[in-house]
Amino acid sequence: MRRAAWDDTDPSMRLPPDPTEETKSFAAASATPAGARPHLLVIQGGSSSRFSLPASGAVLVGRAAEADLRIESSAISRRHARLMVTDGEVRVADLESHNGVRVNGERIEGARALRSGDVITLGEIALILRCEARVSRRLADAAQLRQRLEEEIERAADYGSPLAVIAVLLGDGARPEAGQRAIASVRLMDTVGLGGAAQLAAVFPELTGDAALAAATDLVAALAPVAPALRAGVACLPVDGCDADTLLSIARAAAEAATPGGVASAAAATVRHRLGEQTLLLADPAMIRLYDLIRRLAQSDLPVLVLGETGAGKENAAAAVHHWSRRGGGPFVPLNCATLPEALVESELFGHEKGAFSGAAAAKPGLLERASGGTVFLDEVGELPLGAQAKLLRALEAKRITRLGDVREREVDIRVVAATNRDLEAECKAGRFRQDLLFRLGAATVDLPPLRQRPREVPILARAFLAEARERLGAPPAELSDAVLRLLAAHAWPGNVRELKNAMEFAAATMQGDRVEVWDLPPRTAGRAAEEQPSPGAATAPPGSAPPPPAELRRFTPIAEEVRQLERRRMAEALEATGGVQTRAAELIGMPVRTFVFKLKQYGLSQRGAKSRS
Ligand SMILES: Nc1ncnc2c1ncn2[C@@H]1O[C@H](COP(=O)(O)OP(=O)(O)OP(=O)(O)O)[C@@H](O)[C@H]1O
Repeated sequence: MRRAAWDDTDPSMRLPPDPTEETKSFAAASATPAGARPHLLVIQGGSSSRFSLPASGAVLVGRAAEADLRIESSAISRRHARLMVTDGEVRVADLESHNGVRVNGERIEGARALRSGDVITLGEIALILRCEARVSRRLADAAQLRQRLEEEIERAADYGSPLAVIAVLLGDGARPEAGQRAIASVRLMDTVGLGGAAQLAAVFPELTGDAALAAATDLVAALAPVAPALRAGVACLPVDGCDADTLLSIARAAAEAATPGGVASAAAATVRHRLGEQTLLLADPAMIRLYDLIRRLAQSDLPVLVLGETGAGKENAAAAVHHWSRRGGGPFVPLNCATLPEALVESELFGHEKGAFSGAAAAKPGLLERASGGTVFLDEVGELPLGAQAKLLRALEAKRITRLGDVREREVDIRVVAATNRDLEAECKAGRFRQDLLFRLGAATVDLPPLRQRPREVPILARAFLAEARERLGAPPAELSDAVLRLLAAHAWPGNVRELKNAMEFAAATMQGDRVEVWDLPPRTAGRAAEEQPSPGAATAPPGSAPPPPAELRRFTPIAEEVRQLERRRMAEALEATGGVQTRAAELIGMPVRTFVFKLKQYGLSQRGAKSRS
């Protein structure tokens, strides 16, 4: 569904044609500048040499005499790999070699597009692709941009590095050269492409937070002369989302929330509704539209039926109907039809007189009577017994009720909002629910999507629930680690928002530092990650129970942290071994050079003696 917002097959989603630039090539995505000959740094044993690639054509790599790049090594097949240069793009293909071809450590099958800095390993030989000159590149189309973004997300996940996506709404009066200007103003490793109708999108690897906002601000400044009404929005991995659709749609929503000429972060695209004590957070466009509908429905007195999975927020939707209606100052009376014993349903709904049944020591008004002037919320209405359904229907139609044991009818002025996670049509067919009551209750229907269908809300709700829970505990604010954000994004949330809220309350109570880590989450939510680091305490602790003893927890290091420590150690060793030559050190451990340089700073590794180029 979200994909449609960025669908380049829709002819309306295109920039005006730029006479100086074609958009059909994927050159920007491959980031191999057309005007500069790409070349390879060939590293074998302790020596390295340079091999220039042709402007276009194929290069055979192998041991064979006819190979263009001939390598004498028993680990190399006679015809090992082929590099193809077309239209500024460089690809590598494995020619069914014995030892295979790896790109950045990952064995490839078939052909793979390359970017500057990629390390191609053939046996013990490393080839590093270089395309350094800043020359004109071309705008990626929407599909190419998405593909590049997906690749970058994968790369970022592999190396635990950040990534920012910037959406630019060009606005009225934008000139066609906007795309070219955008490309000229970004780094070589960045990708700029079409994001939809008069929209650009850019993928900025290894930027996040303030640095991403600064990059977006630079981009806006570069574009302002040719797009005076432009606005930009930024979304960062993993803070705002972990997949291409989510990041693109959040960045675009943020751009829509920005002032003309300005840049907004994802937080600006969140809608907040205050419903009495409760604050509702909405970030998914479908949810924002749904609550607009609820606001309009609230103005009438129509019954509303809220559908949705358990914990999806049905009671909130019902409360919003009440809060925004003319009855907002009156009572909001909820009744959970599933938790009432069948014998008590009718007395709860309609009330009773003294002595109406054994135990009715005093007269008591029912819920419908107490809700008069306001709204009654019938939660899990599908569980209502058939007898009570008939009486409820009569009461709703006549707007009158009769207490058990009484003969008088009493007028009630109520609005009914009902909710269910059952398929009531199927319940009617099975004879468990009255069709006429369904018609009555479902005059207007609101269908809440489950949380897994609104992934952009997950990190926003998680942070808000965590902040609330910490405040309630009187504890200092806390943040979510990147690993937690990735885990939350991958979780299916069968218990929906309630499960997320419980998970954050659990973490807020049990966490030890100022950052929630994977092992702070309840096992149900942490899922496989928890299984990988089974903690005797964590494995059995239900949400809300006492935290496992700290000593037990400390015996386990999360896999991500272990990987970080190993990576840091290997990087330091490689630098040591190469006398501080970063390019060579990166190659030794099979890490792209730019990632190596980024991580050098991230890990606070001493750059003393480190040289940037060999
Ligand atoms: N958009 C939201 N913003 C903030 N809190 C939310 C949001 N949606 C749901 N919640 C919170 O999540 C919890 C579960 O929501 P709610 O009780 O409305 O779900 P439900 O669908 O009625 O559940 P059930 O099917 O079990 O009756 C509540 O604490 C609610 O306040």
